[in-house]
Amino acid sequence: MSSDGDTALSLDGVTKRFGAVCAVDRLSFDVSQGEVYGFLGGNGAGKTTSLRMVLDIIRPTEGRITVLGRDPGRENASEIGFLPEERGLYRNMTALDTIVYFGRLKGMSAAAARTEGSTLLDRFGLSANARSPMNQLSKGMAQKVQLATAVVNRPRLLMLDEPFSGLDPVNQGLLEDEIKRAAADGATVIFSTHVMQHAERLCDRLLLLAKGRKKFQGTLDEARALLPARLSVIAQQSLAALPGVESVAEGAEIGGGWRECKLRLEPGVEPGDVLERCFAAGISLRRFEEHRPSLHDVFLHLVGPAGAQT
Ligand SMILES: Nc1ncnc2c1ncn2[C@@H]1O[C@H](COP(=O)(O)OP(=O)(O)OP(=O)(O)O)[C@@H](O)[C@H]1O
Repeated sequence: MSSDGDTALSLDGVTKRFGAVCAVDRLSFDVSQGEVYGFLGGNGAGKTTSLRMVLDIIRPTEGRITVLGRDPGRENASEIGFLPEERGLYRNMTALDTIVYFGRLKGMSAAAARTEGSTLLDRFGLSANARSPMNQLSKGMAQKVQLATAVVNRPRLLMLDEPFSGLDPVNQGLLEDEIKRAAADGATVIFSTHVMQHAERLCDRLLLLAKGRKKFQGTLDEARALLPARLSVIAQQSLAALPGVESVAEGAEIGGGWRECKLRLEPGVEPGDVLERCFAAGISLRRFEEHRPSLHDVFLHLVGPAGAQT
């Protein structure tokens, strides 16, 4: 696997065992610089374990990790931002001091960290709470402060472990904006989630994990192409004989010889091809609707309901 200048992160045959438990099993993938990359999988799939190995909190049992062109280690800290899954900050420190503290840990000057911290609190709607101790903030507010600690150094690589959990819809939108902002600034963003909609909206590419193993890596369109397309059609003639149509469920006649039907296409066949074939065959259409599989459908297809349990 390559780890050239365009690769922000690569895992090559990485395994992590905890005693008898194999949390990550021969995992290989790479993330290009500037990508928003989704790390998907149900509970216990190995997402947190993988992120922790990238951060050098724990070491792989086998395999090689390259992050920003180097081995995992403390020397990467100034270029990485991390939002851990278990959220915990010093309870008596104020919101602004907390962000400054993390900025300093990442090598920023106190003045630069304070300026950036104030800007972030303002953007997150928390400027009135800058001097509030963390233990007086709501859970969602504290989570936004923790997000600020992850981005204060404008990291080249931002890793967020289940960042959406515990946030209300407004703050989930704010977090999505923050991910897009980091990506627009050229950062690589990797986030784990088991909520497919966030990944659907944000990711350039995604990795699907189940029981520590890679089930899929690719773009959203590539993921969707794994499932046959479905169409909802109102036509006067049968479409069953058209090439590319796998099956047709004929519905009720709705008058004037028009009939509703549901089509399942053969894998890899595009709805546009079938539309062209309808025109070529002189089939009259009143409706031609594509039902694109959701990421959730793809997830269920690849890992089954047990793997998708959240
Ligand atoms: N320190 C540890 N000691 C023993 N087993 C562990 C340890 N950390 C993780 N595991 C096990 O490794 C597997 C993967 O866990 P991990 O936390 O990486 O999953 P996850 O995909 O992040 O799940 P979730 O969505 O529930 O957070 C699980 O079976 C878990 O019990």
